[in-house]
Amino acid sequence: MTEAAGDKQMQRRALEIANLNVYFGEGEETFQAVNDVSFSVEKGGSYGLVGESGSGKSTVLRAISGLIDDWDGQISVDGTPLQTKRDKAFYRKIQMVFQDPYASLHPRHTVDRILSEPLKLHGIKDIENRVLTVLDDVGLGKSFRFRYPHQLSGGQRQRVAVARSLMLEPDILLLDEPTSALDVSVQAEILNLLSDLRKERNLTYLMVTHDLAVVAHMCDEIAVMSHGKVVEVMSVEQMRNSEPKEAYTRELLMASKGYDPEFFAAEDA
Ligand SMILES: Nc1ncnc2c1ncn2[C@@H]1O[C@H](COP(=O)(O)OP(=O)(O)OP(=O)(O)O)[C@@H](O)[C@H]1O
Repeated sequence: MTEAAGDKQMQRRALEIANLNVYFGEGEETFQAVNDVSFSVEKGGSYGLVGESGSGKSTVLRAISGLIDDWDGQISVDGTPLQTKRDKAFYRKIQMVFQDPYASLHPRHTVDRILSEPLKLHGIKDIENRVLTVLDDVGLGKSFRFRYPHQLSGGQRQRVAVARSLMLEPDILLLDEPTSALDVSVQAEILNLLSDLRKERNLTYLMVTHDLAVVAHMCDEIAVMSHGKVVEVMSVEQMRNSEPKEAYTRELLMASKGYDPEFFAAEDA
């Protein structure tokens, strides 16, 4: 590839992970949870990290978001390699939505305070207007502004968590099993909200899930993880057509609840 073509490719990548290793513990107790992981996410794309429990999916997201310091390799955002310490500008580009909205929202803070805080930290004015706009954007409306988390349903809490992630108008959302703590009946609502927001705001998603029906619905491409490594990268099209190369991916597909190629195809309808 010529240098110019290489540069162009880099410009299209919102996120590039190369040879990422992540460690927990020290000395003889060190455990390597992520081992030589590489993948990249196109601008405006939606990328899924899938794999069994403990395969290292969440650890990849946490290393990217700065919640884990002990990593090496390269993490580049918009072609710029990250330093170990994230600066304020980083959090205006990338935000994370956690699995459990019960744990991720402060129980004694109102929705207004939860949504205002990132703006205050970044010295952004026009707070009331932005809070009201984002409440509308996530389908809650202004009547929710002064409620506390315990006065909300699980789905409404996750809408608040999504709203908080949007306050700084980031380009990239890291989504860690954003629907798995929710009642099945509201999971689809939150996934549809996330799909709509991606289109409206031209967001890039990196989503962790163990649910292949979710990636079939939400993602363009997936990386399959096992024991801290990426064992296969494939398009969702290939997954739907049941064309995995690796035995592990085949097993994962077969084990996935409700696995049926027609079911995946129907998700798109
Ligand atoms: N803070 C920690 N200290 C030590 N080990 C950890 C820590 N967090 C995660 N691990 C280990 O790292 C490995 C990967 O965990 P991770 O949470 O990334 O897996 P996962 O694929 O996201 O699984 P799940 O779907 O169950 O969340 C696991 O073996 C886990 O026990």
